[in-house]
Amino acid sequence: MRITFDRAEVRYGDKVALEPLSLTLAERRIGVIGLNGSGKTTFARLINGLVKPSGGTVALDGLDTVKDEKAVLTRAGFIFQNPANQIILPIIRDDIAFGPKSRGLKGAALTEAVDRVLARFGIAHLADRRPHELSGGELQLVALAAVVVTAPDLVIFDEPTNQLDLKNRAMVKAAIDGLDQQAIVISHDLDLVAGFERALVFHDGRIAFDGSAPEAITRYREIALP
Ligand SMILES: Nc1ncnc2c1ncn2[C@@H]1O[C@H](COP(=O)(O)OP(=O)(O)OP(=O)(O)O)[C@@H](O)[C@H]1O
Repeated sequence: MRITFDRAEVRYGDKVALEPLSLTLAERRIGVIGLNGSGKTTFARLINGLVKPSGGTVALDGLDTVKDEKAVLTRAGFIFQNPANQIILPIIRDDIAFGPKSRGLKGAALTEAVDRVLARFGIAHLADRRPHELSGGELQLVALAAVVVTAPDLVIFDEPTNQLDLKNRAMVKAAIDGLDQQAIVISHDLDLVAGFERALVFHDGRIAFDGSAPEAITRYREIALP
């Protein structure tokens, strides 16, 4: 999918969260790194329309995030920083079924779709559990399964390995690496994005570097530890 920012900017009152930005993203794996408060989440939320530009436009394959809000939401899934917040129903299986069900899938086709995605992420054994009975990594996989089951073209992750131990990080990294969908990943976990095709470094609401992941990581280190 082609994501186009055309002089898109975000202001909250006097505060500029994102300076006017024009760029096109079409790579399969895109990393977004930068200091706290540099504008990464604002940038990511603009892509699926969770945040609307104060000026300019953002479009996904020509679909405008303001005018074509609903279509954009079906094309781009978002995994929040705390995935527990997006697991709404008490039982994991029901939560994963929620998205496809609300789009009209039912009966055997619904059960099959849920079983397929549970197996796909190796979490079939968690189907009848409750969110508070899962580890951070398992919660990430459940949130990812609940998004992937609706067949988006793009998945946006906001710090998916935040607060995870090494084992859970590896589990989440493998899931992201194996995704068929295009992925945009905000992360402070530099190992996660090191192999990506493209990486953006945010600093003070603008892009300080846009290019290869190794170079982006070097630039980020220069900014963080001058
Ligand atoms: N709803 C809002 N109202 C006012 N200011 C906001 C709002 N959302 C974000 N900001 C401000 O915009 C700036 C960019 O925030 P953003 O969350 O995009 O940064 P970030 O790089 O994702 O940070 P972190 O790594 O801490 O998650 C920050 O100064 C933040 O305080």
